[in-house]
Amino acid sequence: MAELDKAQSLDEGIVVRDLRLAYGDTLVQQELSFYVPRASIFVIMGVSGCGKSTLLRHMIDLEQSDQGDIRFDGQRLWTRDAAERAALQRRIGVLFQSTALWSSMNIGENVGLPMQLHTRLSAAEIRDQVAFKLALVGLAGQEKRMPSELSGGMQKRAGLARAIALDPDYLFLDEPSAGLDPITSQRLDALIMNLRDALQLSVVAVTHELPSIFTIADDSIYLDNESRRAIAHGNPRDLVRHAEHARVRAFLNRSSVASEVAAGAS
Ligand SMILES: Nc1ncnc2c1ncn2[C@@H]1O[C@H](COP(=O)(O)OP(=O)(O)OP(=O)(O)O)[C@@H](O)[C@H]1O
Repeated sequence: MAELDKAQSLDEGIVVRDLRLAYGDTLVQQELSFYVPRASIFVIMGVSGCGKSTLLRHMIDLEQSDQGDIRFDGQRLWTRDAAERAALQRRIGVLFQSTALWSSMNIGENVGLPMQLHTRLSAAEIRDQVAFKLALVGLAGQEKRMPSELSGGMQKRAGLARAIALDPDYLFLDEPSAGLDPITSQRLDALIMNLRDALQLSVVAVTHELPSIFTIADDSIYLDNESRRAIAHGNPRDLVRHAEHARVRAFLNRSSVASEVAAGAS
């Protein structure tokens, strides 16, 4: 694929090449190849059980495949020694669906924890960095609040502040807007796009929320449950009208939002 060859020569962003995902003998997906440039958002789509989370878990190095290759800025994820691999992992920020905030720590401590564990910053420098990261996600001055005191949308923002605590180059989002009302979800989408631009992040998001997909995705892939392959790749606004496979069009056409997009309203 020409796009992938260009990506490899540029040595920037994330390149996935010929990746096979399986649990034992059970094939989940095969022949996955795509490229996520810097300062862009890539959405992984597909029906429940098609392998979206499995792909995400491989990309953040929680699982490893024996076939295929993932590169971050030209560096192979799975052939590095332990120290290099750990250094690469520190350039990856993750927002899990549950947000994974520590309930016994306040928001400031949650965001500061990765800095305490992985940097030599002083307590004062960490305080400044925490304040800066919270301001970036619209939670300025909320350091002392406990996670349980925050709304769902604010918890996601706090989770994002922690995901960017170590100034990552790559940000992974697992169902970021799940469980949020439409207005809160829209605000979170706007924040994700702001972070992409302000921090020049390569963002990879798993989501099946159509309004989010159409809003945030610069590019996407559709993982097919039946053929166990990606059967569509492109901007969802193009795919909703022009995808070759009916299953992809049906997935993207299941709501009034999609009808508006298909009709050209944006
Ligand atoms: N740890 C595991 N061991 C064995 N099989 C698994 C494991 N995790 C997931 N699977 C299976 O792999 C397939 C893909 O699961 P995965 O969770 O990646 O799908 P998904 O697209 O993220 O689904 P959802 O949208 O429901 O979260 C499913 O058939 C699932 O049952």
